Amino acid sequence: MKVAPSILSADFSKLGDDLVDIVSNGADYIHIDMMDGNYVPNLSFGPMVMKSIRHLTDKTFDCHLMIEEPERYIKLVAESGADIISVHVEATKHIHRVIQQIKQTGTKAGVVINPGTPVEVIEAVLADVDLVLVMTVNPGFGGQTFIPSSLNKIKQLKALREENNYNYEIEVDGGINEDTSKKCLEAGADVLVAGSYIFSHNNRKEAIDSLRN
Ligand SMILES: O=C(CO)[C@H](O)[C@H](O)COP(=O)(O)O
Ligand SMILES: [Fe+2]
Repeated sequence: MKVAPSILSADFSKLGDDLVDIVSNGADYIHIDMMDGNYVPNLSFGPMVMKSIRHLTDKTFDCHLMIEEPERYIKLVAESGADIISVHVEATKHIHRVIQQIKQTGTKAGVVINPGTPVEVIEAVLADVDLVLVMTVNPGFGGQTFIPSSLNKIKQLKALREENNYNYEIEVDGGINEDTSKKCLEAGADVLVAGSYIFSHNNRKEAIDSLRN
C-alpha cells in the first residue's frame, strides 16, 4: 500500500520544506488538493503553486480536483506537473469525456466519489481509470471525521476490480489516522491520503509508518 500525504495541511509559508520533509520520511505520492470555492465551500491553491514545487521531487503528484467543470483546467494542471489527475463524478456532466481528456495529456486518470455517491454511478468508467478515490469525508476541508459507510464502497470496488480484471488503485481521502487506516486497508484500499494526521505529528516518519502498519 501507499501513503499520500496531503499538502493541504502543510505550512504554506514553507511549503517547499514541508514537501521535501514528507518525501524524505517515506511519502509514496504527494496529494495535491485544488479547490475552486464553487464545487466545495473552500479555496486552496492552483496549478501555479504545484508548478513552483515540481522541481523539488520526482515523486508522483496525485492531483485531486475539487473544481466544477474540471474539463476547463485539465490541460493546465497536466502541464503544471500532475502525474495523476482525479475529478469528481459529481462535478461534471461528461465524466467519460473528461477521463479521455486527462489520458490524452499523458497523465493518469482518476475518478472521485463523495460520501453520498454510490459506486454504481461510476461503474461505466471503471474500465478506463487508473485510480478510484473514495472520499471518506465530505470534500473541502482537512481535519474532518472519517465516515464509516465508505468502507463498504472500498470492498465493492475491490470486488469489481477482481471480477472484471480492472486496473485501478483504490484510494481513500479524509479523516485517515492510525485507526481508520487499518479499517480501510482491511476493506481493500491501496492508497491512503492523510493530511492533518501526518502534518500535526512532529515525527512525520513515525506518522507515515504508523499508517503503513
Ligand atoms: O481532499 C481533501 C479535503 O477535501 C483532503 O485531501 C483531505 O481532507 C485530507 O485531510 P485530512 O487527512 O486532514 O482529513
Ligand atoms: Fe484530497
